[in-house]
Order: sequence, then structure tokens, then C-alpha cells
Amino acid sequence: MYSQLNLTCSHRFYMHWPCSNTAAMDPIFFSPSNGIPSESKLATYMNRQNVAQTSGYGLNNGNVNVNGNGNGNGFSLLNLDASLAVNKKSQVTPQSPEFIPTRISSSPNFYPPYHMNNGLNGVNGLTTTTAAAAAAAAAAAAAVATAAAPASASTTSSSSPSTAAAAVTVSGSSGKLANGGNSASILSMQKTNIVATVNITQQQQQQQQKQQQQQQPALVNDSVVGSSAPIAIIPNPAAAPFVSSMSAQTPLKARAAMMRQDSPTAALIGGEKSPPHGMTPHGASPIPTTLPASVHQENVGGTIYFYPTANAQNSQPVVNSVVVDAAHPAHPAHHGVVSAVAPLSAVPSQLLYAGHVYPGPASNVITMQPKTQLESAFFMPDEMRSDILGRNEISNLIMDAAEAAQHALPLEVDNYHALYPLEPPAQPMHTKLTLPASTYRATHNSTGLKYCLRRLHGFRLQSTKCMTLVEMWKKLQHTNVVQLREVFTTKAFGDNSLVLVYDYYPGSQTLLAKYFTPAPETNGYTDPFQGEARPFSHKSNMQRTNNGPLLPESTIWSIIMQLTAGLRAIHQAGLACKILDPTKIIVTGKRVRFSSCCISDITQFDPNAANPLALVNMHQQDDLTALGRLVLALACRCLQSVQRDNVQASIDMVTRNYSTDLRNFIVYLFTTNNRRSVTDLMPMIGARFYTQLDALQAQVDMQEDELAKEMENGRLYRILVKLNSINERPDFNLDCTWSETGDRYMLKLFRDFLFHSVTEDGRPWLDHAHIVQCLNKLDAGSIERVQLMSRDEQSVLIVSYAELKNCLENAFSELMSAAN
Ligand SMILES: Nc1ncnc2c1ncn2[C@@H]1O[C@H](COP(=O)(O)OP(=O)(O)OP(=O)(O)O)[C@@H](O)[C@H]1O
Repeated sequence: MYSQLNLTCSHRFYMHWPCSNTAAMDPIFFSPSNGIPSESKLATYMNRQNVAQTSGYGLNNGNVNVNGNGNGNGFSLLNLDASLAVNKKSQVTPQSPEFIPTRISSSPNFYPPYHMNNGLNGVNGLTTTTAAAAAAAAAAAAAVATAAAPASASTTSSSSPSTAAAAVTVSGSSGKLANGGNSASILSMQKTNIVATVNITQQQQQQQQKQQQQQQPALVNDSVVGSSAPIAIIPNPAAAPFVSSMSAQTPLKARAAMMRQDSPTAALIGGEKSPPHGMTPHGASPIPTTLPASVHQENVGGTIYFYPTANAQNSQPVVNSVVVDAAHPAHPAHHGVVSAVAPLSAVPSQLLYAGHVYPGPASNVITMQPKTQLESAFFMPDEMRSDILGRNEISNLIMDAAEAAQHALPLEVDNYHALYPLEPPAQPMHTKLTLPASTYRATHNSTGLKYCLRRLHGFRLQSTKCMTLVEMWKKLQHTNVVQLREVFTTKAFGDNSLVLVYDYYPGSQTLLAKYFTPAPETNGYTDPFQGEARPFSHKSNMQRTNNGPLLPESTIWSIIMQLTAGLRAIHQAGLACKILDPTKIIVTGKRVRFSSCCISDITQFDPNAANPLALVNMHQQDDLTALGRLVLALACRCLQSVQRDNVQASIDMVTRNYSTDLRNFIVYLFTTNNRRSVTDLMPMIGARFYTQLDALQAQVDMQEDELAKEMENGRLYRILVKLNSINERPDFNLDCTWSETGDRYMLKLFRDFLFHSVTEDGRPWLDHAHIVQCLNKLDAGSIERVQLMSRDEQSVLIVSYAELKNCLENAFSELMSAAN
């Protein structure tokens, strides 16, 4: 192949190469004039200003930058940086900040603290690194070190998860570098990540190539096997990222060759399938994979020109520069002369891009899910999806005109707008308060966050002394207490109203509505099949109430544990709940929360009392009695069961239907002659606490796994947003060819390759895995090459994902700067 290519080359191509020392020159001395015809489409491409800055994949650049010492020997420092990086775990990398609108004031729906917290951010996201990045850098460095140690294959394979994490991080970091250009502001750790991970990627690629060479001996000249630059048409192997397959054959022939090798069903290296027709990732084609430098080509009048790209100038032999840590103790013999072979054997092939792909759910999680079908491995469970959708829908509800007229709400109340009533108009407040009250959902003007507003109609604040209590409530943070955010008075409703602002939990129900409301009847008859009790059995009829069947004991304990947890926090803060009844406790999913804290403290505040907290002990005892009544009512599923005359009969009913612990729990709370404490309830809850904890932890596991899936989706979505903002853009800066020329032309072809590949017989080739893998490689800036074909099938471009990523970042930052 070596000689064949040479021959072909001399016959068919005019090549314009910089001499080898030019290729190694400092970029600022290098003239990009490569003899490109002025009418060439590629002129735009070649005139890119910032190629030299894009070192996310430009490994030699990367090394020099990382070290900052210009000695090009990046690896010892790489390790050092990586270990430093481990200590930077507290730093956080924001995700694609270019998608966060900068003019937050124009829309209340964007939350400014994101920007504030990331003051370092430019549009390009040049900012701090994450814990993940730090860990990833360390992992990447570790992987490099491991790869460099010939005897460490087993260690390497065990470190694959961390290596995966490293690869994920690089995708973000290298993007930032590409955008950021010559940035002293880029943290060295980020650079370290980039280099470290790209090192891994390159090692993987080389290993892949090695495997290919072994598998395809006929295609590779013996003399080339094992070397780092098997393509001979390139005088300087350090300068050729783009090589035409036409050097050996016409596009059609190339295509035919590919078609033979790449059917949609063909299993390819790294497990990736490849589009069968026209465009194929390099890993699947006979084109060698280790061309390590930068060449661009153009077919002008039937002649193909090869142009070294601007980043060829500072390229050094890529393979040599990245594979091994020359200073690593594992390679004492390789100072500067680095073997591309030894470390490769230490990199397991399963590391290939594994870091960019959701690896599927953990086995513990998949068994938890109701259906262990294939789709549950990739998509969110239906129940969770509909819960979230339902909550979102409720959150976004707006009033129709009739409702708006009925409620006659002001457009704005203090810092809040878009009020939406959560209950029918003007309810009298709780019996203890005898004040009309209303509850609304409202949106904060500047943050766009939604809150729950409780308005006490016609209430005048007698004294501001109660603000001490308000402050105490505002500080109380607990997962079973709806947090109070602020309190203000307003005349916006046309009266003197007091408004308490709480966190908003869409889709909440009061405990009263959930458990003490008669079940809806069909045709006047209660559905005997409803609920858990068996229909028509004597026992099941006994266990039914007007409000439905008796609750399972585990449900009652779950509510008890949550209420006692919230109450404990309230009492420990030196406060009392004061309104502990089913209308003032909300249930959201399985979560139970006290929802109206502080109202009594304001409405019943005595400005003449010396100490507003003097009676808190008494109120805390009242809370415990109220808790006992509530639990008894829940156990009997009937509010009348707690009336004085019914209590004994109700406790007997609990004795019959539930455990002694539950009975004792209620009896303890009803015994008012001793001083009781919420902490004394813990022994009665006993080992049920562990059951609850276990259930919660299982839920966390499941949700974390869902998060991992969605994180991947979000990342891919952002790449697609960028890609689609560029592709087919009708014009940009009055240039209607913008999206079809220069960098953007390659992106267009890449988009075709991604989405528009066809089978041999011309049918659409739709393979989700292909799209995801290619996007992942793009995101990671992999040096793997992909073969793109023009729509007229007359030209083939072979380009690395790193280069494509560079194109994407450049084009998108052009858009961004024009947009700003
Ligand atoms: N923080 C909150 N987030 C979301 N919804 C809430 C919140 N607090 C209350 N709600 C909902 O607002 C509605 C009204 O609440 P409220 O506490 O006024 O109940 P209520 O049954 O109307 O009580 P009352 O009869 O004393 O007015 C209920 O449906 C409740 O679920």
C-alpha cells in the first residue's frame, strides 16, 4: 500500500508541502499561504485565524501549553497536574454556559445566580474545573501512567471506569480550549485533562489501528506495520489530518470498497456500526488510521490539491508525542524516543470511548424497576415520566379569562407576578385563625422561580417584633417542612393583606384531601374492587371507611416518620408548629410536609408579651397531642374518630387492625400528664426506621441512574443545538454561502454522515447507536477519522473528529459573537 500510494500520488496529485522544518516552526512564523487557488472554497477554511489555538486535540500544542515551560515534554508535569487536580474537587464546571442567556433581566424565567457564581465565565465557558474534571484528570493521568507501564494490563482494565470519567470531562474542556484560544485564564488543570485524556484516546486509536493492521495484512505493507505513520503519500507524517481516499481510488471505487466492508450489520471495531453507503467512520474503512498530521484537499478541475492546514505547522509526530510519558519511571529507556507499541498493549480496547457513553443501568437499579424490559435500560420509567410531566404541567398552568375575572387578582404583588390560585376564592382560614385566607402560586420577578403565597385578607401587622419569629422560621430548613422565604404586607389586593411566601411544590395535596375525602362513587355505588381489601369479604367490609379502605400500616408509619422528623426539627429550633392538622400538611408524591408554619406565630402574636417564646414549651406539648390525634385519625381513616367520645373506640379499632407499637405510639401521645418529647417516639418507631431508610436509598439509586441517562441526553442535545444552529443557516453577516463554505461545509457533510446515510440499496440507514457514537466522538474531539462524502459523491474528505469539533466550536463562537 505504501508504494502504491506513492505511485498514485506522483501520477495524480499536486502536493504543496511545507518542508519538514517549516512544519515544526512556531505558528506565528508560519504563513498559511499554501497556494490555494483564490476561487477555492477551501480558502476560507485555510484562512482560519485560530487554528493554532485549538489545542483540544492538537496534542503538541497541548503539551507545550500544559507545561508552560515550552519543553514539549508534557508527561511528568501531566502527572503532577493530575495529582494536583485531585485536590481541586470542590470546583465546579458549569455545563455549556453558552446556552445560558446573558440578558437575564429580559426574562424572569432565568436564574441569575448561575452567572454570578461563575463570574469567570466567558461565553466560551472558560471557567473553573469540576470535581469530575479533577477526578477525571487524575484518572486520565493514572491511565496514561498505567498504559505506560508494560506490565500493568490488569491494573489498566480495572481502572476503566475512572478513565471513562476522564474522557467525559475532556469533551467539555477541550471545547473550552477550542473556543477560548490563547487563554492564560484556562486553568492548567483543564489543559491537563485535555492532554491526559487525548493521550488515552490516541493510545486507544493506535491500538485499534494495530488490531486493524493485524486483521488486514493484505492492506498494509510489512514495513509499515507497527510504525506510527503507515501512509506514504505524506512526506511529513506530522501534517496530514485530511487525506483523500482518492489517492488510491476514485470516490466511487472507495465507496464500493466501503460498501463491501460496511454493511449496516457489520460488527466493527469498538462495537460501532458504520453507515454502509458513501460515508463511513475511518475505523471501518481500509484507510489507515494513524495519519497524524494536517492536510487538506480540494478537487479543482479534476486535480486534487493537498494543503497542509495551519495546524500542521506546529505539529510534531503526534503518536510519539502523546503515547508515553517519557519521564515516567516506567519508561526509563524512552527519554524522547518513545515507543508507540509498549503502552498500547496496556490499554484495553473496551476503553474505546466508553467514557462518553451511558453504560446502561446498574444491575441493582434494573431489578428495582417494575418492568425489566429493554427500554427501561435506556428510558425513564413511565411512572416517573408522567409524575414529572404532571408536575410541570401544574407548574405552568395559567388562568383562563373567566377564572381571572372571578379571582380579580392583581398583576403584580410586591416582587411576584403571575398569581395562580391554588384553591377556590377566599376561604376562611383555619378555625383557630378565623381569618379569610387564600393560597396562590406566583412567580418571582427577577429569579423566575415559583413560590407559594399565602395571603391573610384584611390583616394589619400590629408589631414588627414578630419578625424575630419570622427570621427563626426562615432559617429552618428541613425536608419535611415547607420553608418560609419571606413575609410582607401589601395593598395590592385592595386591602391590607399579609403575605407569607413559601416554597412551592407542584401537585401537592393536603393530607385532608388525600386521606379524608370520600372516594368518588360510580353510579351511586362504591366500587367494591377499589382499594386493597378483597371485595365482599366480611373482613374487607369492616376495614372500609367512607374515605376508602384502611391504610396499610407501612403507609401510616411512613407518614409518622416524616412528621416526627419535621416536628423534631421545629422543636429543636425552639419553635412550635401550632397548626398540626390535615389541612395544613401537604403530600407531594410520598413526601409529607408541614405547610403553614409561622402563620399562627404572626396572627396570635402578643406585642405586650415580654418574651414571645415563653409559651413555646406548652405549644410543643400541644403539637404532640395534635400529632397523636392525627395518627389516630389516619389509622381509623376518619376525622370523627378523634372526637372525645369516640377516642376509646377508635383506639380499640387500632388494636384490632394494627400492631401494638402503633397503638402504644398513639396512647403515648394522648397521655398528657407527663411531659412528652418527640425524641421519645423513636423507640416506638424502632426498626421500621431502617425500612424507610432503605426505601429512600433505593429511590436515590434509581433516580441517580435516571440522572446519568438524562445527563448524556443533555450533553448530546447541546451538541445538536450547536450543529443545527450552523447547518443550513440561510445567511450570516450578509454571506449567504456561510453555512456551505469553510468549516461549515465539513459540518454539513458531517451532518449528512450522521443523519442521512443510506444502505447499499438506497434505503435510509437509521441507527441510533451510530448517531450517538458519532456525536460522542465529536464531543470528545477524538482523533479518530471519519470519511465524509460530498453530496455529488465527487469528493471525499477524511477528517478527524477533533478537527470537526474545532470547526463546530469556531463556527458556533462566530455565531455567538455576532449574537452578542
Ligand atoms: N407549599 C405549597 N406548595 C404547593 N401547593 C401548596 C402548598 N401549600 C399548600 N398548597 C396547596 O394549596 C391548596 C390550599 O392550601 P390550604 O393550606 O389553604 O388548604 P385548605 O385545605 O384550603 O385549608 P384551609 O381550609 O384551612 O384553607 C391545597 O391544595 C394545598 O395542597
